[in-house]
Amino acid sequence: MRIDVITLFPEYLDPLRASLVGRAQQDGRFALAVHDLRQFATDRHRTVDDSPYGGGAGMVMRADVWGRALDAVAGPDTVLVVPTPAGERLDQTLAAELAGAQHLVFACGRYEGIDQRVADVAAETMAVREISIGDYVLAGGEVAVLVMVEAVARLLPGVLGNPESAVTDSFGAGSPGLLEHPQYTRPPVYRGRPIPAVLTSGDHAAVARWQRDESLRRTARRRPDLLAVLDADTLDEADVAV
Ligand SMILES: Nc1c(O)cccc1[N+](=O)[O-]
Repeated sequence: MRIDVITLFPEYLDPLRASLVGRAQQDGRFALAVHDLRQFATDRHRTVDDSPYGGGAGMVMRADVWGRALDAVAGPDTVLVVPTPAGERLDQTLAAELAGAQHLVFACGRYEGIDQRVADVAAETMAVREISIGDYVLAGGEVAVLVMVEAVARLLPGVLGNPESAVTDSFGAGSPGLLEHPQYTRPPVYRGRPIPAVLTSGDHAAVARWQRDESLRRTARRRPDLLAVLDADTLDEADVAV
């Protein structure tokens, strides 16, 4: 997989050179390139934005500048991802879908966003996904790209030391729609608080039942919306008793 990011603030993407995502690049699991949008501005002042048609506060990023950037970076096999609060919501399913792409280009908007014609014209020759990471206001798309690249990269073959993690994590394939159960490790007692006794019982079936029950309890408390969409196949009879 190749990932290109186009942004006014290339340094914002530096964290992608660290940790798990950085190692994945060093190991050749995917290639990352970050491009400064301003290099595609042609006027003396390297202008990338202008006032919005129809009025309104703020500025909008110019289509002609973005068009030249995408001409240089994207192609027919590209999935163009535009982070925007007006997008479809990112979830683990969508992250897994993006992880199957050969080439992702992330277009980081700033100000009031990018002229809509950029996505509309791109959609004539490539896949375009306008994606939101949540219902809150950010200064631009760069933070969302950090989130999406990590969510995608960890699903690429060979990136996770323990591929099982991608299954057992919250929202992982192994527990669709359930939050992950609480985790514990040494010391056995922390400030007078022991770990749940079942976890050292050696009874693997009891441990699995406890973990399932805790996932259900946590999901019911914190994300009842997720329980509401679980189908009968996912919830077994014992779950109903929780
Ligand atoms: N929420 C937001 C934003 O305010 C600006 C750019 C991107 C996003 N987003 O992806 O969620």
